[in-house]
Order: sequence, then structure tokens, then C-alpha cells
Amino acid sequence: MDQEIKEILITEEEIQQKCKEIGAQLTEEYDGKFPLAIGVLKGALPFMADLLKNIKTHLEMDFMDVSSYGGKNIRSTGEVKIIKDLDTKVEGRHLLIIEDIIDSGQTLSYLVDLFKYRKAKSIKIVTLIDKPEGRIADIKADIVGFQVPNEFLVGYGLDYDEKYRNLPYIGVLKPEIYNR
Ligand SMILES: O=P(O)(O)OC[C@H]1O[C@H](OP(=O)(O)OP(=O)(O)O)[C@H](O)[C@@H]1O
Ligand code: HPA
Ligand SMILES: [Mg+2]
Repeated sequence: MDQEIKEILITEEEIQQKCKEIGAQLTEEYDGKFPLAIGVLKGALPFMADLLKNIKTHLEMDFMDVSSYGGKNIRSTGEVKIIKDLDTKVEGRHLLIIEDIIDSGQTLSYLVDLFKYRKAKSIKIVTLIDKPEGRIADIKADIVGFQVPNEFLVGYGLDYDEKYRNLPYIGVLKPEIYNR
């Protein structure tokens, strides 16, 4: 698997350090507010697991599974499909949306509109990766771990054709993998 990666952009150590820093910030921001942490499956799973261990105040977790890439697409289809909705009511709750990456922004733009409609009390977005050059929808994260250039990335939740999510780092896939 590692030999299919052209370059490591963010190492495992850098990711873990960032989870500690963001976790400390969110501990302060949410102390006493009992936020609902929403993981956007499947990509957010590794980041959510590592980040939440560093938030040292009470919170509730839930998951939303949405998809807009799918299969061998390396560009968003623009159509966000809900595969699994939340089990929790968001009305009156402080929401912390956890994402692995904001690229075109279409996934988060859809989710933020949905949660506003459902009357969330506040909505904060935390993303490990921000790829600003990919942006189509007008959306910004409140907290960004790392800004990256406009390349297709894999690892630590990010997939190509459902593979590479289990890499502990984030890297650039060799182009021959998605050109074949
Ligand atoms: O800003 P955008 O262009 O919308 O892209 C970001 C979204 O795309 C990926 O999810 P995907 O739809 O591939 O589903 P997955 O998490 O199951 O891989 C990623 O995990 C984000 O949720
Ligand atoms: O660069 C990416 N890699 C994997 N999945 C993605 N979804 C949006 N951008 C990306
Ligand atoms: Mg994906």
C-alpha cells in the first residue's frame, strides 16, 4: 500500500500533535455546553476518534453518512446523498461538525443548511484538511488543521475507490493509480 503513495504530505506525528492542539482549544470552547459532535462518515472516522480523545469535557457523539464522490471519482458529483441520518435531535444543540477534508465545500454546505433548518443553537466546523483551491460552495471551517494544495489526497480517512483510509498519514497518490 505505501508504495502506491508518491509523497507523504502530513505525517502521523503531525496529525497526532494537531489533534492535541485542537482538542485543547475545543475543551475550553465547549466546557459546560455538552455539544453534539457529528462525524461525517466515512472519511471523518480516524480524525474524529483521535480528536475526541483530546476533548476533555462532556460531549455526545453522533454520525451522519453522506457521499458525493463515490467509486473512482476524484471530483465531487455535486450531489450529496444521505446514506445515514443522525439519531439525535439537533434543535437547540451546539453542534461540532467533524470532517476530514473540505474540498469543493458542497458536502458541508449541504449539512450546514440542513442543521440550520433543524434549528441548531450553534454550528462549528472542524476539519483536519482544507483545500481552498477546490472550493465551489461558499463555506469556511471554524478550525482547520492543515491547508493543502490542490492535489488528490489519500490516507487517514481519505479514500480512493474506498482504499487507503487506513493509512496513518496523509499522502498524494501516484497518478498512475487513478489513471489506469
Ligand atoms: O468538500 P467536498 O468536495 O464536498 O468534499 C469533502 C467530502 O468528500 C469526502 O467524502 P465522500 O463523499 O467521498 O464520502 P466518504 O467520506 O465516505 O469518502 C470527504 O470525506 C468529505 O466529506
Ligand atoms: O483529495 C481528496 N481525497 C479523497 N477524498 C476527497 N474528497 C474530497 N477531496 C478529496
Ligand atoms: Mg470519499
